[in-house]
Amino acid sequence: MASQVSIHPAVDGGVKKGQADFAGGTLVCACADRPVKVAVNGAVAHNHACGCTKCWKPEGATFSVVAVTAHDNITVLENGDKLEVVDPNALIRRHACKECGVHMYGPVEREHAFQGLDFIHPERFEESGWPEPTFAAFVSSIIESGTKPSDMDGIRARLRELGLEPYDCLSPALMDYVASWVARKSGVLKD
Ligand SMILES: N[C@@H](CCC(=O)N[C@@H](CS)C(=O)NCC(=O)O)C(=O)O
Ligand SMILES: [Zn+2]
Ligand SMILES: [Zn+2]
Repeated sequence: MASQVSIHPAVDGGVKKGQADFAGGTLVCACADRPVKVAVNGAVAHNHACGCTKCWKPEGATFSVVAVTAHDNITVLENGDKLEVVDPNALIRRHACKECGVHMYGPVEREHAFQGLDFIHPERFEESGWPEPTFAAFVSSIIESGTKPSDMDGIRARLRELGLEPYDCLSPALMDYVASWVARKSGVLKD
């Protein structure tokens, strides 16, 4: 049976389709006083639910909702002094608000298939219309933050019910993209 646990407040009532022409907006943290504001001037892609322990989730959610945009699209507009990098050694350099904890943007600066992209949480947009999540990644990782292994079948059933196909790493398309990048770099893949 499908589980009743909260996947994420943005999808628990059903996944709401975004607008194909969504071209960015302003991300705002959760502070009532001096909120951090970050402009995203461009398209947002690959939105998905992520079950890993590192991505920021709102209170009560089991998954984060996270997408990417080109790093060149990102501009800190207000209160950037409140930002700190959560883990400087991680691939994704997540910039979080020190006061409320919301992750505002996370650039990949290292040589990697995702270099030049920033991870963002579209639910923090002031605007509506951002592209809807289309799959769930790192699903087994929710066990690492306290979900009982015996609840996993129900949670995967709920994700499928919402149209968010569950994967325990990234989606096959993204895994192929990353592997192709590695194979090109080593010379195994020539095209
Ligand atoms: N099982 C681990 C998985 C962490 C993980 O690999 N997260 C993915 C999805 S966000 C990733 O790409 N991490 C890179 C990073 O955190 O910099 C956890 O839950 O902490
Ligand atoms: Zn804040
Ligand atoms: Zn994650």
